[in-house]
Amino acid sequence: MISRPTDSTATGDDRAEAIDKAANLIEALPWLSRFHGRTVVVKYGGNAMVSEELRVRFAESIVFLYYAGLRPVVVHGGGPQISAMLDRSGVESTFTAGLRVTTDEAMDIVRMVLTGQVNREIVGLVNRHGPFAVGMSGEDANLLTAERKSVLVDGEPVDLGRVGEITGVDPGAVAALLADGRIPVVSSVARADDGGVYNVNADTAASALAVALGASKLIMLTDVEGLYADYPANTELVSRLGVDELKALLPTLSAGMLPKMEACLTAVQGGVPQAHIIDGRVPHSLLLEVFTDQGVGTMVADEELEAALLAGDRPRSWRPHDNRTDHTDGGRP
Ligand SMILES: Nc1ncnc2c1ncn2[C@@H]1O[C@H](COP(=O)(O)OP(=O)(O)O)[C@@H](O)[C@H]1O
Ligand SMILES: CC(=O)N[C@@H](CCC(=O)OP(=O)(O)O)C(=O)O
Repeated sequence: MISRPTDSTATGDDRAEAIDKAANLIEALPWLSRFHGRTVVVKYGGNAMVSEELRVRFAESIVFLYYAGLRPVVVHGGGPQISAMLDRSGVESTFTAGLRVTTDEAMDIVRMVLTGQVNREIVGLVNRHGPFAVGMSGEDANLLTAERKSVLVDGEPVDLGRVGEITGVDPGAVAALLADGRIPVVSSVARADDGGVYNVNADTAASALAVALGASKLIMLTDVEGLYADYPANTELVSRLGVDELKALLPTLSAGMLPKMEACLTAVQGGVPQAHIIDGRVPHSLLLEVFTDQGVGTMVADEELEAALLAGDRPRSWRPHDNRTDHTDGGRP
């Protein structure tokens, strides 16, 4: 028998605090019900992984989502980590239109850092809690296929080297891992038809995967609270915007936020009811977004899809206890 220590010196304040805690917990109830069994794609940006503390808290949040009955899929970047390794290796890199111009030499380092280091570290941190995370590269099992991306700057085509435009997503391997009760962790490297690999912006990769999986949410963690209306002059947070409002805003956005908001638009137009930008510097902001009434950050939503999600419409095959629970019964902690 396990007994809890009792505190005979508990005051009225302690009691009020306990009631507050219980109220906070119960606030999660409708959200637990709505998102149980749902797939949520979480994009973990390199700027939100700059300290050990943040990485550990992120892994805890992902495992919390898992135990709460959601099906989290992590797609990660690692821009600052790539830049640091390129610097250390004496390889120059520049950005055009928010994308890293990637030579063949830089591509080797991008792949090594994303799939060999960042991916391994996230998998390791999640798996401190149990045998959940399985790391993969977007190259694996044809998850992401890409071709050379072409961009126009001032009307002129600019070559970005091995930067990829996603041409296909085969979510089969990720879906199989989810069905097996795992947490897929995906790096944003794509396979090319010519046998090579491409560097894909991680926001774009996360959004493409969210669409292909039919996810209920795409949540992107970054190093600002969300979208600011008139950045950098003004940092007033936009808490919610619809597809038409976002389309009107896109031409005014600059580096960093542009691929993120484009990714939100692609996701929502592709059938994902809600796409969010949240502050990854705040420990457990992911949980505040999913389980509180107010949420945090910026949400882009399609009203019709969102209404169906919030009304609790379930995919036909949905059951409260899906096969992950069966596996858990079979011996998982
Ligand atoms: N309108 C905007 N609102 C908020 N941040 C913006 C905006 N425009 C540009 N940014 C910049 O975008 C950055 C986030 O993008 P990025 O650095 O690519 O992050 P990540 O590594 O998380 O993908 C912010 O730190 C901010 O400097
Ligand atoms: C083409 C391109 O720019 N790829 C990105 C991939 C990593 C990424 O997107 O990382 P964050 O999410 O941390 O920004 C890069 O090389 O930095």
